[in-house]
Amino acid sequence: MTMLKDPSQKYRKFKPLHLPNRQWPSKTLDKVPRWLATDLRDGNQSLPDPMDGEGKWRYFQMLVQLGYKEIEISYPSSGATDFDFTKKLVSTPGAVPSDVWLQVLSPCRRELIRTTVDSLRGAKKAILHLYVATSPCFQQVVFGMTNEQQIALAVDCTRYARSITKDDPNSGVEQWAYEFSPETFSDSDKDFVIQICEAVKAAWEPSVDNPIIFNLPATVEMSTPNVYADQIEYFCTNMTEREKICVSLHPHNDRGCAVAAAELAQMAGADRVEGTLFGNGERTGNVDLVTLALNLYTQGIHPGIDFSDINSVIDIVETSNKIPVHQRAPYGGELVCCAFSGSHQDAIKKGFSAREAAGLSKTDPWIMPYLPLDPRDIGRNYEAIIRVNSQSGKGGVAWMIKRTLELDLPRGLQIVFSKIVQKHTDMLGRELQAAEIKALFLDTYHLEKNPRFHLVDYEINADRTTSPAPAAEAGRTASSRNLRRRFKGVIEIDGNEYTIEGIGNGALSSLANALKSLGIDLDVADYKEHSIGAGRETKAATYIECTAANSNLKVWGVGIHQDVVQASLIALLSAASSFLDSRSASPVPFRPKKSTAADQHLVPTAEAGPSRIEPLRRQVLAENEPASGADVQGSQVVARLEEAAEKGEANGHAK
Ligand SMILES: CC(=O)SCCNC(=O)CCNC(=O)[C@H](O)C(C)(C)COP(=O)(O)OP(=O)(O)OC[C@H]1O[C@@H](n2cnc3c(N)ncnc32)[C@H](O)[C@@H]1OP(=O)(O)O
Ligand SMILES: CC(C)C(=O)C(=O)O
Repeated sequence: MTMLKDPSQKYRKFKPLHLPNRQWPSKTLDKVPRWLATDLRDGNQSLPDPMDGEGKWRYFQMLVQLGYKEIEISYPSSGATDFDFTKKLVSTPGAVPSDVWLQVLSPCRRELIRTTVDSLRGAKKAILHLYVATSPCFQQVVFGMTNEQQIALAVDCTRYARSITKDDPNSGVEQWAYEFSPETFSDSDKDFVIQICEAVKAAWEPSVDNPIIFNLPATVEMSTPNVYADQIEYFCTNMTEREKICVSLHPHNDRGCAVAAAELAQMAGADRVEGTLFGNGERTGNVDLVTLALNLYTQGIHPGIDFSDINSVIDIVETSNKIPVHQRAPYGGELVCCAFSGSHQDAIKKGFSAREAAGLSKTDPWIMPYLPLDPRDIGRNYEAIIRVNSQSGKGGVAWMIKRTLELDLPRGLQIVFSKIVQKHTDMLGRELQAAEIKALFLDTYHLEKNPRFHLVDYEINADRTTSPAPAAEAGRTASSRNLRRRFKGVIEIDGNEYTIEGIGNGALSSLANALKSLGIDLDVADYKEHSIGAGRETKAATYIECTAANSNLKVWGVGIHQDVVQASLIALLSAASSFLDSRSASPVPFRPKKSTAADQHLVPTAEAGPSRIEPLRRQVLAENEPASGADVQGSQVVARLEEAAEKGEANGHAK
């Protein structure tokens, strides 16, 4: 089987209406239409397994809660399921709010119209909807009828419908409305449509207070949306007694343009739209009411429908239709509020930071790269916005850490940690979940447990013994020299305790100095801190970037503690631990360097190892030195994840 080389014989170009004076292109969409949800009729009739009564009941209640006031509930003459459901709905007290219209569909067949009307006995507000296809194709292929015969059928059925509904005081329904659909409208001759609708209107005799609904379907979408809009404008401007008519749209999505068609056709004068949630319906579906409503909302117009808990709506829609809502479905799809790619994440993160910095609230203007709708307005949280895979960059990773740990990583650390994350995503070939990234961070920077270093005890005092300041400090006062600090403490490394001492300008540099005595020679190159939380629960987060002496090796350390000094010491030990681990997948046991002139404060309190750390460190550095001084942390977590990947440990993710 092949596609035709020249399809022009088989498929004829759609002939658009000639409407040179069209007005709709200069109109804007600024009012909410009357919505009709036909999920329980057009949507339901297209399902492989149509809903049972219970399913319809649940779906109907959802539509009511969302705010729909006109709901097409059934095709009662189709059989017991729809007939019984309709009867149950109208006879159950309180099941239908008094401002909700129940719509039912019937073909132009007297006996079926009778059954349809009977099913509604007990309803407060009911719309009887009749249809007959008016296109040449249907006239010839399906009915074998002329225009005149079709008009006669439509008029006869409308008169009959009228006699058993609004003209019958015993119909059992408080208020009747009537809808007529020239099915296949968009493929019909426009003047014939006007003719048949005028005849139906005359037969029904609508009023301004109770207008007749002319529903103009694109039963099969056949052309571009502007052509449909022209057809609607033509109908609106050529029908008499426009004030007694509600013009309704019923677009299908065969060409994927149903939403556009519905929007342009409203600009062309339509008052009402029939569709379904997430566009379920015959073939490619009906127009999607969620998209239409939220398109209005993102233009600052409340659609009158409440999608503030869209996940619950999706749950019911999916359960009822047994068809999943596509992950890319506008607004509602699982992936639409979510960015994986680095530059998108970066822009979104900056957008949120700017919002936060400006102190903007939920109701302030939404100016956000890549996100047309604030996910919180439809009940989505911000956690799901950014997800991390191999296409992600530092912005996304930093966002995750901010969301999960409340840590504002400095730019340098973002760059380093995102490379670690990247290694994992590349290696695993999949997205990393927020919890995994959080665990990776905690582990990489030894935040839950530093496996190698433990500060057993320490004190930091002003150092009174320091000799006079060197030449560079000659200008300083005596009191500033007294700011020098002496660190004295006991540190446990790989299970062995060492007493160390060091002097520096502050707590951090005195500990760094003390560590030198163990052969751990780190210069603090960058330091950042911020608070986490507020009040009594406030903690300090400290980030330190260290350079290993005489090498390009750079390591980051992170410390979190209620006490800001302790946070910085922990951060330095976090860096020191990573420095020792270097790139080796399995940690090399620590052996302290024997005391030298520079190590005058080293006082081992436990058995010292047989070899010195310095040669070992040199060896590790020589083997692992990154050309550009790149970070080498996270290797052990990589090893563990590799193991997990081999075992095939999979991860699901929440919506
Ligand atoms: C565009 C739409 O979505 S229209 C709604 C479509 N929905 C449904 O069809 C769901 C419910 N339908 C049904 O249960 C059945 O089709 C019924 C009960 C309506 C009719 O069943 P049957 O009598 O067995 O007829 P069947 O379905 O085989 O064929 C349809 C018949 O109705 C005719 N028909 C089709 N549309 C209409 C109409 N709008 N008005 C009058 N007759 C029509 C067809 O020409 C055909 O007539 P024929 O038997 O003389 O050839
Ligand atoms: C009955 C009509 C309105 C219909 O469902 C259609 O044309 O798609």
